[in-house]
Amino acid sequence: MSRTISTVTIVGAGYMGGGIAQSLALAGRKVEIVDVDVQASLTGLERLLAEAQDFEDQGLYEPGSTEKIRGNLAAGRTLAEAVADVDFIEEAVFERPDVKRDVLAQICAHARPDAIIGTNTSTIPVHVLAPAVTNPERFLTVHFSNPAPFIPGVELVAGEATTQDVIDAVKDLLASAGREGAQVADTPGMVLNRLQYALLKEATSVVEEGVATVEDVDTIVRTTFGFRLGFFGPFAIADQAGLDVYENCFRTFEEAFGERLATPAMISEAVAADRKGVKNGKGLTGDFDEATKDALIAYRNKAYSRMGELLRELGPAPKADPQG
Ligand SMILES: NC(=O)C1=CN([C@@H]2O[C@H](COP(=O)(O)OP(=O)(O)OC[C@H]3O[C@@H](n4cnc5c(N)ncnc54)[C@H](O)[C@@H]3O)[C@@H](O)[C@H]2O)C=CC1
Ligand SMILES: O=C(O)[C@@H](O)C(=O)[C@H](O)[C@@H](O)CO
Repeated sequence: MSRTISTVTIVGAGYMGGGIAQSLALAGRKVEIVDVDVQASLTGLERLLAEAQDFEDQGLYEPGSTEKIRGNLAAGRTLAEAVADVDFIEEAVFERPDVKRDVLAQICAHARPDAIIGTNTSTIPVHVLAPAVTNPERFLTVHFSNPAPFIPGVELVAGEATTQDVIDAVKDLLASAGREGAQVADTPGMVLNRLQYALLKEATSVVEEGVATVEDVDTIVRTTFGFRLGFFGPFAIADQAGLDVYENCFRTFEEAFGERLATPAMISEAVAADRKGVKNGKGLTGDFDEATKDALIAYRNKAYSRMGELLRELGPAPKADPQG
């Protein structure tokens, strides 16, 4: 049975909860925000409306967005009142299992038994939080990224009990809000932060070893593979570079860093099977006929060229004082 989410309550009206609330209100849902008390909720509402107006004035939101959000976003009730009769409740409180479990229990005590409950956790597995949720078939991770109004990706994690109609209802909600979601398995850090923190961990090692400065690492990342990551994920990039090339590069890494950076079996097995990527039409992401190859390369070149224009138009980002 398909389900529709029309009404939403966000518990935790901070940086993420506020941005999620703005986004879903802009997408036409009736949204209420709740924080530690009624005054904090009302203060959050004021902040969000002022921020929306600022975004609209800067041309970051379409004209009329603030009024649309004003008409769809509310605050001023207690948690018990605000979750009592809504289709979807998103928890976005502190990244602490104890705090989340307490809030989830409060939500369950007052929400409809069929209300879908999501958590915006960055790293905590669903199975760690699910014991706090009654009817866990309606519970999942709905992980927006910062800043929520502008980052399109949302990571979904289902628990053992989560039912497909719940997942589908949330996917429909995200699609209506212009979000692109992917569902991943229930593990610590899921995919987004497991990869994001692995990169940061390696980047800190590069700096600690004196290989490069913080500023130079950030420059290299944002002007090379980071530039590409806005359009293609790591497997698509490897396919475009050539899996045989990657296999040779991994040999250098394995000699220098050992097992930690040894050639992944996925790469060596692909090359052994004559799957070298876009170059011979067979890669990690699938097979490419000539037409797809040509279209992909044309898309890539256009995307990178337009991205370069955007970056030149924006100019460099304001920087902190590195000596500060
Ligand atoms: N900051 C980020 O870049 C991202 C954070 N997240 C996750 O989103 C969640 C929220 O993070 P932020 O918005 O950055 O934190 P935040 O500190 O800005 O907001 C948390 C809000 O929850 C409220 N809160 C705390 N206990 C509460 C309770 N018992 N009842 C009601 N409200 C309560 C706080 O008053 C605060 O307004 C965390 O799980 C975090 O890991 C996810 C993606 C990005
Ligand atoms: O990168 C993001 O926006 C999110 O994936 C996050 O979860 C947070 O940045 C997290 O790493 C810190 O709260």
